[in-house]
Amino acid sequence: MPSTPLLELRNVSCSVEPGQPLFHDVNLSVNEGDILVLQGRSGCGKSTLLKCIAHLVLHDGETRYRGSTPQKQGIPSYRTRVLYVPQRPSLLPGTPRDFLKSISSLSAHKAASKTKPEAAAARAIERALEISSAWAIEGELWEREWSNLSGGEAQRIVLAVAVALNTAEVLLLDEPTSALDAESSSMVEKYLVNEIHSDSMLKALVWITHSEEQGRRVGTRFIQLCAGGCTEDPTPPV
Ligand SMILES: Nc1ncnc2c1ncn2[C@@H]1O[C@H](COP(=O)(O)OP(=O)(O)OP(=O)(O)O)[C@@H](O)[C@H]1O
Repeated sequence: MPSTPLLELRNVSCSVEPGQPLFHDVNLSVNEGDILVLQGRSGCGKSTLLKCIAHLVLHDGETRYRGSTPQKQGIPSYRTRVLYVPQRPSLLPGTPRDFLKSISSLSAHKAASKTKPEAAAARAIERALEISSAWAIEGELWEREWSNLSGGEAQRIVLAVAVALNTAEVLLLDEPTSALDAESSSMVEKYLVNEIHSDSMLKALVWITHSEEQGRRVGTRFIQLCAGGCTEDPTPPV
């Protein structure tokens, strides 16, 4: 008997304006070990699709995570398991360290974890510093106001937060290296690909990129989104 997919989308449709569907009837399964590269023309709805999967925008259709609906699991808990990582942080107050501390305590609480929120926060901060230092982010940047970080620094820190929380089985990555130079991009790509095969929580990635080269480097499956839904290419687009 085939095993239950990690994540399954059934007839997911979304309209940003009433009566004007951006895309409709997206059907997709994500399995452990998958790195799904999501591509399509600018404005076709890739970010919106990731937000539908994370239950951040209203949509039609059904999402199943390990066979059950996010509603059954509880949406806040589901969002810690299937985590949307934005391309850049919206205007956040304070420093990345403050942010990680509050979000990790909250995640421990929402995930109904047995770990005490303070212990979860301390572990997440330690891990985030380790990850970000592998991406050439110095520790002192965690103490700097978000508004005083460069686009590339903020992008790597947001990504390090998502990985360090270690609650997600699926990360929904919205152009995660769009603000990075080739060398920094390569460090992030290698780390994320390795993470899927490590003993961490992370089991799969859905990765939006406009770079076909990057898609070929990281992807194991290749999805094209268009108004009519999505199609899977058997090989990376050339
Ligand atoms: N809240 C909103 N209200 C109105 N229109 C929206 C809203 N959010 C997104 N859109 C529109 O929906 C369309 C799809 O946006 P989305 O960001 O999902 O596209 P995308 O494929 O990720 O684009 P890109 O590749 O340029 O990042 C765009 O035309 C965008 O302007």
